[in-house]
Amino acid sequence: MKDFLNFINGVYVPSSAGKTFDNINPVNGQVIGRVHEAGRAEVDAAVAAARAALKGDWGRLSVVERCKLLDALALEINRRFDDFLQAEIADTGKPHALASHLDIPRGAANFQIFIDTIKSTSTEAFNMRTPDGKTALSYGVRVPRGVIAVVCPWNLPLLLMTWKVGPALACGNTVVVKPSEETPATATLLGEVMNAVGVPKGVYNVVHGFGPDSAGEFLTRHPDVDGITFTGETRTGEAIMKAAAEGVRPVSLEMGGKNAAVVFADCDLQVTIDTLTRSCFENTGQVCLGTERVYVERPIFDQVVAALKERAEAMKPGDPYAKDTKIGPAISQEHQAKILSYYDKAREEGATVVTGGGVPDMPDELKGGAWVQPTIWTGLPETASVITEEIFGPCCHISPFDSEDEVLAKVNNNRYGLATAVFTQDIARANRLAQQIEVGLCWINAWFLRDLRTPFGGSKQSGIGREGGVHSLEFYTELRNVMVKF
Ligand SMILES: NC(=O)C1=CN([C@@H]2O[C@H](COP(=O)(O)OP(=O)(O)OC[C@H]3O[C@@H](n4cnc5c(N)ncnc54)[C@H](O)[C@@H]3O)[C@@H](O)[C@H]2O)C=CC1
Ligand SMILES: O=Cc1ccc(S(=O)(=O)O)cc1
Repeated sequence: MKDFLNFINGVYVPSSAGKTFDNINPVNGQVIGRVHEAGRAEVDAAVAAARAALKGDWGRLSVVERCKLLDALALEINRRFDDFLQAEIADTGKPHALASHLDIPRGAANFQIFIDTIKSTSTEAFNMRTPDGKTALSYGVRVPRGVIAVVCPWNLPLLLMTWKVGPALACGNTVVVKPSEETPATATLLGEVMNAVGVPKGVYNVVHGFGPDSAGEFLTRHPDVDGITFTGETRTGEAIMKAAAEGVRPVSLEMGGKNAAVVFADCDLQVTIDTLTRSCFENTGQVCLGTERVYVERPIFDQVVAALKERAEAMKPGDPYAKDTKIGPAISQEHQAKILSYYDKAREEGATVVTGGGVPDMPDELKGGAWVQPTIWTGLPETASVITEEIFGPCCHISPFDSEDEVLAKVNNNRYGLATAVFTQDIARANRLAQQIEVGLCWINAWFLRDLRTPFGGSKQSGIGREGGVHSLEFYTELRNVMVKF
């Protein structure tokens, strides 16, 4: 049984109140660890350590020295690749092939990518004449925002945490991370990496626990936190915004989605089906960018439904380490129940279940896992729950459409606005749509293709702010203007 301790001021510490909760392997439902919950005392200590580090060795490092540490962090994550891989797989049950290609390499890259950004970003300068005939020069200086609270979800634990910790440290901040209660492992392990490469104590801290009346709330309401960056559900984001209002702290929020894919009859069908298979089912549909609404131009509707059905049925669930496993479990039995409740709702609302709709038959040793079948529905009106609400599972509804205007109206008719994927060979049409679809990210003939220099974030209830490349600097630094008269 593994103990997941809090990491405060460079040291692993247990819960001072002796409170722990179970870490469960979603593949089989077995308890694999004990997580030490942080109370107010641990959160206070973590924030104080982060504050002290800002004023200590860390605060005195030059950008070049900080970048050397970021580079060392990326190298050390890669050196301990297998440790991170095993930790991530134990927490999430995701297939080895996926975690080894996506989660862990991106965990390292998220430190590397911000080295170039921070070294090469300039600030503006203006020369002017003063009323008394002299000269003044204004220039901008980016200073670290301070102590950043990083509140993370469970779907891509290392990837999404380092996506925030990387730029935060590049900009000279210190962080207190609150990983999801479901996935404590990789954030905890990263503490060892910080110590190994010589990141000063107090720069990176981890507090474990839940949201309300636990580490999440204590951290986000803490008066000595200077900014909060969050990825997770929209409802949680609203609570965090309220917490941030106390003391007027800035927030960066990456939240839910109900992402659409739009498939025109002139698309490259092979590329479209390959991509939809990933966007609907990868990571068991637990990707904020994932597609849960597919709109297909009527002439190829039946063909797309049949092809995606075949792909969904070929997604073999199983042991994450087995070579033929294509899909893992949901993150927890609670999330499995949520997904299955939508499978029931779809049937009640009159859906045609093209495939799936339940729990797959698993071997005895995996029966306790949080398994759900990849599922496709057709035949529902746009008002149906599975078309309007985020499920965060391996499922999609496919509807036919007859015109560009019709599909545009349907895509935009949702409170979320995170991502859309459009499939067509008509680039003029694709660009026209990309400019009218109300989302933060629009892919054309692709999905989850990322250039980490570009802005990432959602519109409407999917988020506030953009992170990635120089856009991260807007949140992780304060831009100060200096004016010199001479
Ligand atoms: N837009 C994006 O980039 C992404 C969005 N998501 C969203 O995240 C959801 C899944 O992740 P979950 O971990 O279930 O989200 P969640 O919102 O339940 O939890 C996220 C984190 O917030 C913490 N938390 C919960 N209540 C809190 C409170 N009142 N104060 C402070 N912290 C609190 C949790 O402990 C966890 O660490 C999905 O439904 C999806 O919508 C997930 C990944 C990416
Ligand atoms: O699941 C949400 C998600 C996935 C990827 C990224 S990014 O590639 O790091 O930008 C962000 C959020």
